[in-house]
Amino acid sequence: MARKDKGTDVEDSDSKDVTNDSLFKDERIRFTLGLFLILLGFYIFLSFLSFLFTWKVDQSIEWVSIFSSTEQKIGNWGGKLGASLSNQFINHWFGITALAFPLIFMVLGLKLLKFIRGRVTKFIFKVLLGILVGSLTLGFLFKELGGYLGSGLGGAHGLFVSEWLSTVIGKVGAAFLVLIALIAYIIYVMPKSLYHFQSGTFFLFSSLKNFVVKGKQKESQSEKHGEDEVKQAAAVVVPVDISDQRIKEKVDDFDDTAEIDDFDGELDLDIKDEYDDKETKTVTESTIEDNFTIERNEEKELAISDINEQELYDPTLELSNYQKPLIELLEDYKNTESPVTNEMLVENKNKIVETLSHYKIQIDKIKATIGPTVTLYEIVPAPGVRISKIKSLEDDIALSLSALGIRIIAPIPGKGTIGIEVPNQNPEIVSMHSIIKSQKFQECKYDLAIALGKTISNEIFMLDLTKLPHLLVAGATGQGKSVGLNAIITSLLYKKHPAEIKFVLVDPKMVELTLYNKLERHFLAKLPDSPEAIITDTQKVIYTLNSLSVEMEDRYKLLNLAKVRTIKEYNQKFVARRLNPNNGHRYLPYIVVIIDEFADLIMTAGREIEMPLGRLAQKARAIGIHLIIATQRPSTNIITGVIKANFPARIAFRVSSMVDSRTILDTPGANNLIGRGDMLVSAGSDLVRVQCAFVDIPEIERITDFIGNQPGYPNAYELPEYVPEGQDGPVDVDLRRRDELFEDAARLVVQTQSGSTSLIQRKFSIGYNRAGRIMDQLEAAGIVGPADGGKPRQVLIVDEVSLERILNTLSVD
Ligand SMILES: Nc1ncnc2c1ncn2[C@@H]1O[C@H](COP(=O)(O)OP(=O)(O)OP(=O)(O)O)[C@@H](O)[C@H]1O
Repeated sequence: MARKDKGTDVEDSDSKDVTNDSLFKDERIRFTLGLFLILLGFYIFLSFLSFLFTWKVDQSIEWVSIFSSTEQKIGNWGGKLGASLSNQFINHWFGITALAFPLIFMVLGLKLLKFIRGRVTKFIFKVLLGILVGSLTLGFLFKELGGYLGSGLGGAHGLFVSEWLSTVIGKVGAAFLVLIALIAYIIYVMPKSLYHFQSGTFFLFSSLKNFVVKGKQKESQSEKHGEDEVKQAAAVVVPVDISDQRIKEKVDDFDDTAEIDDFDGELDLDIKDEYDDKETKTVTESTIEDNFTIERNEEKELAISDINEQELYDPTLELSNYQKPLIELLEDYKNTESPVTNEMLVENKNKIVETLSHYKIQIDKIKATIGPTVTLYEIVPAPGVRISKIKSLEDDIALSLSALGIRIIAPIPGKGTIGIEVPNQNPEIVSMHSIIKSQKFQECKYDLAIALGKTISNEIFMLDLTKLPHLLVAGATGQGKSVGLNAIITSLLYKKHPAEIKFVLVDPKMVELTLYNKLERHFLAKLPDSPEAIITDTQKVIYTLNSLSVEMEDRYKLLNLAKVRTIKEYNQKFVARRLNPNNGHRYLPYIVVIIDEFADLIMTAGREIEMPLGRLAQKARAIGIHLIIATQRPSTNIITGVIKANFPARIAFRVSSMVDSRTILDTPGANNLIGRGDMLVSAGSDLVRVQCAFVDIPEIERITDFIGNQPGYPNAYELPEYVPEGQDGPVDVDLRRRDELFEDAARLVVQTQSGSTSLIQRKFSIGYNRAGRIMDQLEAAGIVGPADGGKPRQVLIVDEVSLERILNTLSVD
């Protein structure tokens, strides 16, 4: 306690402390009292338990004279005292919830015996509150229950309070109040349950909303039915000029989307708070010696309410109810100790000064900046001292500080100072929770924001994947690569809607990325007809990379058609309804390809992997395909010239040799990292040391469950079919094995006179590839003409009568 003045307050509380201390410092007293409390707890518990069976027998007891009379027969296992206590606590007070009461004595006893460390007051408070809320709930639900235990399961307290509430606010009001009290108590005791309640409520409301939307749609559909018939008749009699965009936009179902969009707009409230304070960092600087200052930076967090209430970004029609993962799904790893003490800082500083003075290097000033895992000592050398001289002493300084992972930066880019990074005694865990919760992340407007962790000055380090545009991740085994990949995926999942991004996940080891299987119908892309969304087989990887090349070419064609240069401009135009889906246009999600254990692939398939990968890496930037490859073998035969040339952004976790560090980063340094997520990030001209954000497997499981349990698309995002060389040529269509939607599709095409694959895709909610196959069958049946780039095909049949004749002939065959 701080002693501010000599007032009696201070003396009193001090003397109290002394009494308490001396009483409980005596081991004999602690032990005896501890044991006594534990046994007392057991005794009360057994008495209460026995009351559940013996209460009837003991009902005849004269409670007033119970202790004086010798004649009364007692059924309770705890004798007269037990019977009396049980009657008071269970019958007169709290019902069966009183059984939790003895826990308090046991915990206090265990604390005195030092089996429990830390404070127990919060626990006791929770138990007492639980007894009250439990008794009220049971009293409300079960009433007297035929006089069981005297006053029912909730005891006289539960019964009385619930009845009183019912008379004051009615039965319904009382039910709501009891429910709220129960939920509030559960959330208080188990904060993680909040997200179950939130998702439960969310699903309840969204189902309700869907129900209402469907009702509305049905109504409007029956109204529109008549209109549609007129439209269709017009289409048959007077073939629609499909080059006229205005008419087509009326014919296709864009109007339906507008209706549901409007409905959404009414329901979703924009309740995001404005932040008064735009500062994202708090910096405290203290000077503890004349020429030695210490800087501690803390990233500002947003209040939970600010984050969860954010409106959904660009909700799409199909998954307009999708909810991004909640922040509570992530663990908030609390760091209790300071990463490095002031004494240690001064000690290290003295050692640095001393070592340098041995070499006659004088120092003007030193500043220590404490990061989560390392502290940067920034040295301003005295005038005339050459920086190269200090650099050459790297090994000596490292030896004198006898710490693993000393890295010397001479000079610090952009400054005339020298940096020495020394690992902290108690490295902090940078939780993904703290990153996602930060104002910087929440307000970040990058197109593909990946949050990697915190820099040495505790700043959140984020990159925009679209700018990199690809990323190479390397590091020896067990140094944090997988956690790093998970952090990247997590940050994208917390920012993006399933309509905006798709992942292609390649995991030859079949362990790390399989967790994301549950996201198949929301966030994953895969080859058509492939059973698994996570790719583990080398041959499939080759197919997938080639299929991505086809997707890339398709996207380039679409961009050309739309006369734009980037996916962003393209999507903006599409969202503004300036690109017609009947011309093959579609909203283009970003595709992020993540390849774990790249070395295994290169070793088994070599150029077959390297070629399509190189091609993708060179060209895919503008059309939104981004590659992230990870390897634990950073040798030159894995990270080849082609790879290096196309992956300018690189992350190095700790590696075992300077050669490996050079292979990844073109510079030493990664060999001096300390592991466990300590990394060097090279993006552009900078090399930044970052402590990677930590996200554990259970957290990923919670996130994937949360997303996977929400309604998704019917299938994963389908990549184009890839036909290996030598197997291509004219597509052989067997009209005896027609798609079951063939006839419906034929009618649609003839009625609308539009040979558009995407029209079929949308009308029947099927994948692009299946729609493409149906179109090939329609071509083989002579209903539409051959493919003509991205444009719709010519429809060769002008009326339904002729079509029905063709369909009849086909079904006879
Ligand atoms: N950012 C981090 N913060 C704290 N601890 C970490 C961090 N990253 C990794 N670790 C610790 O290191 C262990 C190994 O990390 P990880 O599984 O990511 O290594 P890896 O490089 O992928 O290994 P491998 O190549 O063998 O799969 C983790 O289980 C965790 O205990």
